[in-house]
Amino acid sequence: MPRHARTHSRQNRAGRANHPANSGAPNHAGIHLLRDPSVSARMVSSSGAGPGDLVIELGAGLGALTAPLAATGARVIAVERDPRFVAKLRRRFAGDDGVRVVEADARTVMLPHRPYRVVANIPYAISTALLRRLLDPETTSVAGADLLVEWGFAKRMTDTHPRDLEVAWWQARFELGIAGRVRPGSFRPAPSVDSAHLVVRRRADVSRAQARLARRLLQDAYRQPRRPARDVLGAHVPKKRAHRLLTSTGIDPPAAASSVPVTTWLALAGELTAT
Ligand SMILES: C[S@@+](CC[C@H](N)C(=O)[O-])C[C@H]1O[C@@H](n2cnc3c(N)ncnc32)[C@H](O)[C@@H]1O
Repeated sequence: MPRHARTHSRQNRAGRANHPANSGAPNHAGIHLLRDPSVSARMVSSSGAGPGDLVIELGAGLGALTAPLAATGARVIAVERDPRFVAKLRRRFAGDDGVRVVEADARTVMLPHRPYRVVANIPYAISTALLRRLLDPETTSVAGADLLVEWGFAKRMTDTHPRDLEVAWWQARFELGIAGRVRPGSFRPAPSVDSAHLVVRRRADVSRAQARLARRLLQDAYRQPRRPARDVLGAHVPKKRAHRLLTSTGIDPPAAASSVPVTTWLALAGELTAT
């Protein structure tokens, strides 16, 4: 056998042996399989999935979340990119009409047009890309998501004064909260940091007009964070009304725009667009 071919086949054998689909051995691809059934149970219960619901699971692995999701009676589409996991998932759920296993990349897979929920233990490296996809109100019908993400990432997503306008905008359209902290020992192999159960729910009561105005207010506030809040709001309503509205929400009108929480901008947009 040529030298390069021998090396290659040794690498392939090693790759197969190390793959968590086969051995559960440590890996460096962000594949931390859930081993604590109480975490899966909490996520599934929090999602509210039940008969008649459509649930998309992203990065299904060996099915630690797929199985309890299917047990709720919901229709589950389990998306998994790795063909070795896909083969195992297809064998495991062969007799279950409620589960469809799709081999695809979660970042590009077609998402349904009708309302659906997402439940996922996703690789940390693609958390932002997935949220960007799921929470873009123009392209998604997602009703809510229960995600396991890195603890620090969850803190940034739920900060009342997020650093990025994009996160502020997500918060205006969706409620984002942390349901619990998940220790490394709940996964195999254990990651080096804590994780969080991030809960995302669409704000059903936000009208299009309110969302549009909230977006403009947030854009202005993030572009000019030191500008007085009364001036940011005053660009849309007479100054006196801006002053009154801010005072009624507990904001000192000359305060910097950056000191106003996202939910207050949203409420102000609601006041101004209410019919
Ligand atoms: C953290 S593991 C979780 C597996 C399983 N959900 C669990 O909780 O045990 C992440 C899974 O996502 C898969 N994955 C990684 N990147 C992906 C992508 N871009 N699209 C779909 N699946 C992906 C990995 O192969 C792996 O199975």
